[in-house]
Amino acid sequence: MEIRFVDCGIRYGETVALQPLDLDLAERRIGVIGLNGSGKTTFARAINGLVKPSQGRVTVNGRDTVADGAEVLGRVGFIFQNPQNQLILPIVADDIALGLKSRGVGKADVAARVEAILARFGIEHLARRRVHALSGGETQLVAMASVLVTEPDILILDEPTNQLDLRNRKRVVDTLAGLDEAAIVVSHDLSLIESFERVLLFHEGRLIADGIPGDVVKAYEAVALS
Ligand SMILES: Nc1ncnc2c1ncn2[C@@H]1O[C@H](COP(=O)(O)OP(=O)(O)OP(=O)(O)O)[C@@H](O)[C@H]1O
Repeated sequence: MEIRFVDCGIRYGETVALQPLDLDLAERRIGVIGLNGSGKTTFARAINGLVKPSQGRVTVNGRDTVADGAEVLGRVGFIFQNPQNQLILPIVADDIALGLKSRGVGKADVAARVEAILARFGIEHLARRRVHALSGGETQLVAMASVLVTEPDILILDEPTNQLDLRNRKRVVDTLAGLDEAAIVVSHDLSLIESFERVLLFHEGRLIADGIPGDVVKAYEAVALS
């Protein structure tokens, strides 16, 4: 996988959320850290084209997130900070099946793949449950399952352990560790990213540190606690 930011800057009206940035990403596990409002989610959303550059461009495996937007969206799975917003159908199994059906996967194959992903997450018991009656942690796991079932090349997770108890946090950590897909993880959970190959630190819309977890976490502590 190759993600490239070329002079990419992002503004929301008057607010500069991301200062113009040149960056190449190719590692399998990348963490994104920084204070609230530092631009992490904006950066992550720019990778799958949910947020368009105000200047410059972003490409994923050579595809432009604006010109080839549909293709990029299909290859980059995004799990939102508030995952209940991405669950659309009332029943868990139907929701997980939706992405496969919309890609034209046959009925028997859909059923088998939904069953397999539920088993992989240890949430078979949730299959017939109503999405809006799930706990926060269960919702997180169902949202991850519903994205992973479509087998994206790259997965972006925005604060995936935010609402989880220790057991479900471990499930997410183990799932992440076992993923073949490349993953970019936005998180305030610093122990989650400590084993990653590369960590990016944003501060006031600017990338101010980029390197191995130990060094970047130190830089984060320096700006956060000063
Ligand atoms: N849709 C929007 N419209 C206007 N301003 C926005 C919008 N989304 C984000 N912002 C602003 O852009 C800046 C960066 O926000 P962003 O959500 O990227 O930060 P973040 O680092 O992910 O924060 P958090 O850790 O709190 O989730 C903030 O000042 C925020 O208020």
